[in-house]
Formats: sequence, structure tokens, C-alpha cells
Amino acid sequence: MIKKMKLSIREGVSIDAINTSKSFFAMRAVLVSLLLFLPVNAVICLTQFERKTSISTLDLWIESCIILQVSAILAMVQRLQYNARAYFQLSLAFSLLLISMLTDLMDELTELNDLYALFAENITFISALVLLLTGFYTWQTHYDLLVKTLEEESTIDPLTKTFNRRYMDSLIESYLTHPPRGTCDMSLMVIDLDNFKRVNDTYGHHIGDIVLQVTAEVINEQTGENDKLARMGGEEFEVVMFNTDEENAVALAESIGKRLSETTIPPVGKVTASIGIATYRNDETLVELRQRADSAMYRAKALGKNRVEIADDRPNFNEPITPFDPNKDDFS
Ligand SMILES: Nc1nc2c(ncn2[C@@H]2O[C@H](COP(=O)(O)OP(=O)(O)OP(=O)(O)O)[C@@H](O)[C@H]2O)c(=O)[nH]1
Repeated sequence: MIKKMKLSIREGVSIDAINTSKSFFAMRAVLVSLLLFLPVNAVICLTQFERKTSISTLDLWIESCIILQVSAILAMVQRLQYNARAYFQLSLAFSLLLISMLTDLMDELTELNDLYALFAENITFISALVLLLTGFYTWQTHYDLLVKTLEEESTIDPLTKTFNRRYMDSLIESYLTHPPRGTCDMSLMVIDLDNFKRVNDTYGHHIGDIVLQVTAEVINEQTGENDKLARMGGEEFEVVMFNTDEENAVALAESIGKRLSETTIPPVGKVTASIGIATYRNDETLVELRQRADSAMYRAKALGKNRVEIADDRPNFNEPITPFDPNKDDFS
């Protein structure tokens, strides 16, 4: 069952669950020993019933049914595997509830009306209720945390801690489906690091990862609250800029490119990026918008890298727009 959990829950959460597996086994041992008392108790009850018969058969049936139901719930609790504490508290709560009900049944059957038994029965019952409340609370808290973790993991790139492609797609799609009232420009920027393979080949994958992290930091420093950054995969990033026309998008792209080309990342030195910009046109789909931004980025690569290009039907689009420093090496 632990294996199944590992497969169904994402890595971060499953580690938490596996770490607690020892507690599950310990708790299971306690429960099994508790449950062994059930048939023993039942035998005692029936023996007593032979002798004292003041309790009605209907009462006996009703109480037995409730006991069976609680046992069934206890068995179901065994399937709540994702939090050791909730599992422990709920299992103990239902076990105590069973003990309390069995004690009650025995008490009625034997008609001893023993004060000690009455006291023990009530104490057990109250403890069971307290444990039930805390168990459900723990369960709910852990469930909320689980949902939050899964939400984060499904939208965040684990390496750079920026958003991922899935989040970016849904963000832009929701803008396109429900555009804000009035005119509101939206621009998309595609940023692709230059000669990144060389960085990996020269310094290793680990240093390549650091370069990606620093790149994300540099882009984040330059962007404002209307912009969202995502790593789309490999060495490619996207920034969606709401309330941003082409002119402002180019200005932001230039500042990102400039800042990146000035940043020294040891031991690599400086890295550069080719950037493509596309500003949203009415009735355009996400695929079309991204295609235009992508082709602008590829044009930037073709024109010598380390520059910004705008996706457009401009007649002179082949002319470089804003070269940072075309003669400079990509990393020094
Ligand atoms: N370190 C690291 N490298 C990655 C990751 N994802 C992809 N890569 C590497 O990124 C490199 C991309 O290489 P290319 O597509 O040839 O791009 P490039 O070398 O930047 O060439 P240009 O884009 O033309 O400048 C490959 O070596 C991939 O292995 C990652 O998560 N970490």
C-alpha cells in the first residue's frame, strides 16, 4: 500500500508519507492486538447472557449492529494512509469507542452495574470523542496541505521556482477567453539562452542548472507586477506582460537582455539571450501568438543572437532592432 501511495502522490508529498510508514506499522500492531479482544469480549457477553436475561433481545441486536458498524469504520480508517497522526488518532478513537460500547454491552448483560465499569466506560467514551475531533482536524489540515502542495507542484518549475508551461498556458488562455474590459495590451516575450549547450558541455549539467537559476532571478528582478515569468523547458523562458504594449515590452526585453549580459555567473562568466516579442492581436489564438513570438526569437538567433526582435509584418523586419552588443562573445 505504501508503494501505491508513492506512485499516486507526487515526490515531495510521498516522501512525507514514506517517512511515517514506520508509525503505520507500529499502530497497526497495536490495533490488531486491540481487535483480538473483540471475539474474547463477545464470548464473555454471550456467556453472561445465558445467565442474566433482563436485557431485551432487540437491544442486544441494536447494540451489536452499532458495534459492527464502528468496527467497519475502524477498518475503513485503515485505508487513510496519507497522514500518520490522523491515522493514529482516528484508529485509537474508533478502537476506544468499540471498547466503550463493548463494556456497556457487557455491563447490561451481566447487570452488575459496577461503578468502576461505568466510570471506565465513560472515560473511554469521552477520550474516544476527543480523539475523534482531533483526528478529523488533523486529517483536514493535512488534506489542505496536500492540495496546496500538489497545486504548487503542478504550476511551479522545481529548478528555477518560476511558473511552468502548464501555468503559463492556462494564464494566457484565461486572458484570451475572458479579456478584460476596455483596451488592454498583452505582450509575450520568449527568451532563449544563447549557446547553452556549450555551457553544459564545458562546465557540466550542474553549472548549467545554476545558470538557469540565475537567469530566472535576473528576469524576475526586471519584471513588474503585471508580468509573469515561466520556464517553458530547457533554456527557454517566457514572460507574459499584461497592460504592456509593444514599445514597453521591447523596453523590458532590452533591460533583461542588458542585465543578463552584464551578470557574471562563476565559473561560466556572462551569458546572453535571444529574445522575441509578440503583442496580442484581436482574435489570435495562444498558438498563433506564441508562434509569432517564437519566430521573432529565432530571427534574433539568426541575426547573430544576443538581441531583441519583434514579431511583426513590418516591411523592414530583417533589420536588427536593438542589438545589445553583437560583436561580444556569448559568454566570457
Ligand atoms: N543544465 C541543464 N541543461 C538543460 C536542461 N534542459 C535542457 N538542457 C540542455 O540545454 C541545451 C540546449 O541546447 P540547444 O537546444 O542546442 O541550444 P543552444 O546550445 O543554447 O543553442 P542556441 O539556442 O542556438 O544558442 C542542451 O544541451 C540540453 O541538454 C536543464 O534542465 N538543465
